[in-house]
Parts: sequence; structure tokens; C-alpha cells
Amino acid sequence: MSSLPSYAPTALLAVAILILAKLWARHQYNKKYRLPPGPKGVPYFGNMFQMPPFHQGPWAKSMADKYGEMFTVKIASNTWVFLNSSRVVNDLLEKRSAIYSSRPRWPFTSDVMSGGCRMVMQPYGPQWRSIRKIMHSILNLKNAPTFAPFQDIESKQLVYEVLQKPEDWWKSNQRFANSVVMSVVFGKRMSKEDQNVERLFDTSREFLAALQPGANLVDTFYVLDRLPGPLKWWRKRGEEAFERVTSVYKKEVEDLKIRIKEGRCPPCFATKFLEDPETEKLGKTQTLFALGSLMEAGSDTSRMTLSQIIAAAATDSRWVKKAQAEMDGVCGYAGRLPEFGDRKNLPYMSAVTKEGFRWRPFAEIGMPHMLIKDDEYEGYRFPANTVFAWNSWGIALDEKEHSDPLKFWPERWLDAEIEGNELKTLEEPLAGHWSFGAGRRVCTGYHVGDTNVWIAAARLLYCFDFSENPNKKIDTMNLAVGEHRWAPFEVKLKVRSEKHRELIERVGGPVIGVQY
Ligand code: HEM
Repeated sequence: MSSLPSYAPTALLAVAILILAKLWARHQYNKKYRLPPGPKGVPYFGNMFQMPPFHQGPWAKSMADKYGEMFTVKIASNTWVFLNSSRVVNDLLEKRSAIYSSRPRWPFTSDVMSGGCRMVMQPYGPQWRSIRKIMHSILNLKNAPTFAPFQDIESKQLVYEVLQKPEDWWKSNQRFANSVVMSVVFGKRMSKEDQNVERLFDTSREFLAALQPGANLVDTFYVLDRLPGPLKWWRKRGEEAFERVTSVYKKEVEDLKIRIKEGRCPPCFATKFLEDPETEKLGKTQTLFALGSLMEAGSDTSRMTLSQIIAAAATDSRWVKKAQAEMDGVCGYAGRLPEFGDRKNLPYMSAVTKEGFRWRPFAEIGMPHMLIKDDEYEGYRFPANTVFAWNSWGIALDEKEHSDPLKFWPERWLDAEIEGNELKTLEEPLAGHWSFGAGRRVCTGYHVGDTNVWIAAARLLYCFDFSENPNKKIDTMNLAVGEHRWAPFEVKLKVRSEKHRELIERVGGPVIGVQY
């Protein structure tokens, strides 16, 4: 019989001690904390393989149907609690926002790919706070009059472009949303052909893909981040992504500097921001990301919501006719385009906008919020660092929250009997849904998003009829509106009448090619 090596008993003892220590730690953890129930996972990976890599909404909704208002999943060693009702989102992310507003770590997507400077991923702390303050100063409601003239001109161009090339409606939506934010931030209008915008959309897509739970091993298994430098195989890929995104931002800043030098740049946020001595304190990368994050967050989001409203219009003309009748009553039949000043007289159109945000939330499981200290709630005890996801899709499509939730039904925001809304919430963009997030992390740009969508949707609906291809019906549960390289679905936009055509040409033609 071969004898065991002399160190075997010591090694066995060490392994036994390690196992015991782990069991003890788990026992202590279970004694101290209590989490909502959830699906059983596998060792080390937890529920990682159960959560779909993309389009997690339907999965999260099915879990909510099974487990109720909260359920827990493990993504490797990270604990995620899903909040599945407005009640619990409100109780935790809103009312206890001071401790539920951080973000989990993303060693790849945030630290390497974004140099730690993409605001939406920054932990709750002084750096995030200073950037958020700057964003708020540009995007708050008081600044609405600064945005309004740009939204006006860009949405006139939008209807004009759709008239000329209806099959490119999705590109025109992109240009509209991007050009509004570029006008305010960089004092410049954008064209559909701009190569840097294409690159911006590419880098945003890359970022959103990297953000999905489980997309990058090191964002899930933090221990990999402790490997010695040469063994971090993902670093090079992340650094290349960082180079790509910063080169997009740098190009805009360089172009801005040239236009300032040549006296071709109107006053805009970036000119003030770059001249401000406080900006220097932020450092070069953070300065670039502050400007770039506005381009990124401001462009994709409004166009995705507009695409969803177009899908809803093509699949159900009933509500479109009502919206058109309301606008015809105020603006006349092809009399003039709806204006912001008409909004108070167009409640149905505001309800359409709100329903557009609720109907199929594109941030399906929101953006993770992280708890920064232990907390107790209704018998549960959550440890610090628990990640909280608000189940935006699940809540929006829950029958307990909304009557006939799958239906695009603007009336739900107008008729208190449908689901008991107070009508005063109609003009409050955040009320009644969670598509803009919650608490201190709530979308900073929600006023701009709301007004972008209102004016663009009002003008499109006033000017066009929408229909789907009967042989290729739109699947509204799988809209893929994140795609920017091709139309997310097939839809026909037809001008309502010759008079509408004349109106669009009269008001839209002159704004084409206008530069500031
Ligand atoms: C049009 C529809 C829009 C939707 C549905 C939307 C949705 C969201 C969501 C879900 C979040 C995460 C909130 C959270 O973690 O609780 C967010 C964050 C953010 N949004 Fe929006 N957004 C929209 C438009 C905009 C616009 C137009 C801008 C800027 C011009 C913008 C700028 C931002 C920024 C900077 C953040 C990061 C906030 C932070 O982490 O503190 N968004 N948005």
C-alpha cells in the first residue's frame, strides 16, 4: 500500500477547517439576514443561467407571478432582490432612497470600459453627486424653455423627413432625438448621415450589451478582478471599448472648439461647461463623459419610446383616431402643427405620451440599485450590498396594477374609473409607472424625455396614419427598439391627406439645413 505524503493530514485538516468556516459563515448569515423566496440556483453560479441574457422582462414577470411582490436570485455571489409591485418600489427605492441609491460594481463595464466616469453606473457618492448636479442644472423643468425651440424645429424636420422617406421613419426618429440634445449641449444640429452619430449609437449598443447581468464574467465574479494584471484577459477588450467611446466624445469637443474659434458656435451648455473653472476639477475623462453621457442617454431613450408609440399606432388605430380628432379640434384639419402651447388643451395626447412610457418599458428590469447598509422591511432583513431591481416590465404588465395591461389604452390616464388614477397625475411624467426609475437615481432627463416624446408623437400622429403589414404583423411583446441599424419592425406611415402634405412641406421644408 502506498503511503500518503507526510503533509496529507495537515492538508486535510486545512480543508476541513475551510469547509467548517464557510458553513459557519453561512449559518451566521442565515441567522442574521432573511431574504424573500426565489428559484433554486446551482452552486457558485446561483441563478445566473436562468436569467435570460437579454429581454429579461417576460422572465422577471413570470417569477413575480410565482413568488409575489419580491423574489431573490443569486447571480454568482451577488444577491439580487426583484421588486414587483409599485407598493414595494415606493417603500424602498423612493422612501428609503438615501440608502437604496448606489450601484453594484462593474469592474469591466464601469471601471475599464467607462474609466469609472459613466454617471449612470457610478456609486452613490461625491463624484456621482457633482455630475448629477450639473446634469440637473441643464435638464430640469425650469430649463424647458431652452429645449422647446430645438424640439420644435427638430420635430418639424422629423415630419418632413417622414413625408419624403416614410420607410426611414426609424432613422428620422434617431436624428430627431439626437439633434435636440446635440443642439442644447453642443450648439449644433445633426444630420441622418453624420458618421459620428452612427459611432455614438454603436458605442451605446456596446455599452448596453455589456451592462446585461452575466454579460462579462468579471462583472459577476469580482474575484477575477484580483488576478495579476497580465492575466486579466478582458482588460484589452475593455480598453479598446473605452478608446472607441472617448474618441466619439472627443470628436464632438474638438469640433466644438473649432466652431468657437471660427465664431460659428452659439452659446450652448458645452461652451459654458468647458469655461467653468469648476470643470477642471473633474478631470479630462470625467469632463468628456459628462458631455458624452448626455448625448448617449438623451438620444437612445426618446427614439425608443417613439418607436413603441408607432408600433402601438400601427396595431390599433382606435386610439390614433381619438388623438387625431382631439388635435383636429384644436389645430383644425391640417390647419397647423400642434405646439407646446396647446398641451393643456390636448389631454388625450398627454395620455398617449404617458401610455407610451408605461406600455412596454424598454429598461425591462430597470437599472440595478444597491443598498449601502443593512435594512429591515416587513420581516425581511437585507444585508448591505444587496442589489435591488425594480421589475419595470412585470409591474407595467401586471393586472393588479393596471386594467387590461397589454392594451395601449391612453384612456386609463383620463378616466378615474379605469384604474383609479387621480387625473392630476396626467401632467406629472413620473406618476403611474416606473419607466424613468425611482428615488434619487431617477432619470435626470425625464422632463426632456417627456417633452421630446410629446411633441414628436403629437406631430407624427397629427400628420400620418399608421398600418402594419398584414403578412408581417408587429409582435409588440418583442419590439427590439434598441436596434439602431435597421427598422425594428415593419410599419407603413401614410400622410393623412393632400392638405397635410402641403402643411408639412410649408412648415418642414424651411427648417431643413438650417444651422445655428
Ligand atoms: C425618453 C425617455 C427616457 C427614459 C424612459 C429614461 C429612463 C431612464 C432610466 C430607467 C434610468 C435609470 C434610473 C434609475 O436607476 O432609477 C435613467 C437614468 C438616466 N437618464 Fe434617462 N430616460 C429617458 C430620457 C433621458 C434623457 C432625454 C436624458 C438626458 C438628456 C436622460 C438622462 C439620464 C441620466 C443622465 C441618467 C443617470 C441618472 C443617475 O444614475 O443618477 N434620460 N433614465
